[in-house]
Amino acid sequence: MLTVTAISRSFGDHRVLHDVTFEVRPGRMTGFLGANGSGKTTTMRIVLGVLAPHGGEVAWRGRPVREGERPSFGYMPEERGLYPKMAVGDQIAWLGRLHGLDRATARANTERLLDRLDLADRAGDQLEALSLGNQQRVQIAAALVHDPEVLVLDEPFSGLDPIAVGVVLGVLRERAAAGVPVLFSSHQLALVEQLCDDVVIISGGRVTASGTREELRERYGTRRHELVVSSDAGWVRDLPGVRVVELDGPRAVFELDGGDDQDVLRAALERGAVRAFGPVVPTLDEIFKEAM
Ligand SMILES: Nc1ncnc2c1ncn2[C@@H]1O[C@H](COP(=O)(O)OP(=O)(O)OP(=O)(O)O)[C@@H](O)[C@H]1O
Repeated sequence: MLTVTAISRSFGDHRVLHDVTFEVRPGRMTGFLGANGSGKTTTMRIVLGVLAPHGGEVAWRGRPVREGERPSFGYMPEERGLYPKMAVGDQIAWLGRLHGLDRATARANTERLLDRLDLADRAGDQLEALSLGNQQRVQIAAALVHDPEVLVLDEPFSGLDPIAVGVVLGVLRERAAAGVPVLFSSHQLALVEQLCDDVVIISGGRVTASGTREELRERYGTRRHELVVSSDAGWVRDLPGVRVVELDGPRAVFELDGGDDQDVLRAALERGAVRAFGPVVPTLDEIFKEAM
C-alpha cells in the first residue's frame, strides 16, 4: 500500500496543498481527479520524491519513503522528458539501464513493451518521427521498462484515441493485476469512470472525496430517485416530502425531503402503470461537481 498522509506544500506564500491524505492500494487503479491547478501534479511529484513536502509523509509498504529512495517507482510526468532525436527502442532500453537493469533484461523488457503497445515496428525510428499519440505510448513504455513496484502517471490518457486508450489501459491493468498500485491523474471523467477502481478527488489542494467508485456513487447517489410512468408525472410535485428536480412528461427525478420513496411508488401505481422506478446512479461527473 502507498499512503499519502497530511501532505502540505506552498510555493512562496501560496499554499497549494492542505493536508492531502489518501491511499493507493496494490492491484487497484486509482484515478486522481481535479480541475486545472487543483494540485494533482504537485502531489504526484511529492509522491515520487521529485519535490519535497513542507509537511506530511509518503509511505510505501508501511515505511516512510525519502528523497532518493524511490528507484522502483515508475513515473510518467506531465512534461514528457524524452529525447526527440533518439531511436525509440534505444531510448527505452537506456532508461531501463539507468534504473539498474542489465543490458539483456533492458532489451528484453523494451521489446516486450513495444510489442504490447503496438510499437514494435517503430523501435528504430526517432521519437520525433512518431505521431503524438504514439509518442505517448513510448512514454508509457518509459515508465514501465524497469518493472516498477508503484506506478504514478500524470494524464496518461490525454490525447489518445479510443484504440490507444484500450491498448494503454490493457498494459496498466496487467500491472495492477500483478499487484502494482497504479495512480493516474485525468480530466476525462467519463474515461476514469470506466477505468478506475478507486477515486480521489482534489479541489483547491484539499481532498474532497475518496473511496471506491461504488462507495462514492452510494455516498452521493442515494438522494435522487427516478420514476417513469405511462402518462404525465406532474402530480409528483404535489406529494408531501418530495422535491422534484427534473420533470419531463412521464419521467420525474426527485429527492426525498422527509418523504418515503415507497409512498411515491404506491401513489404512482394507484394512478396506472409504472415503467421504471429506482435510485439514480450518479455519473462521476456529477459526483465531481458536487465534491468540488
Ligand atoms: N514550481 C511552482 N512554482 C509556483 N507555483 C507552482 C509551481 N508548481 C505548481 N504551482 C502552483 O500550484 C498549484 C497547483 O498546481 P498543479 O500543477 O499541482 O495542479 P494540477 O492539478 O496538476 O493542474 P493541471 O490539471 O492544470 O495540470 C497551481 O496554482 C500552480 O500554479
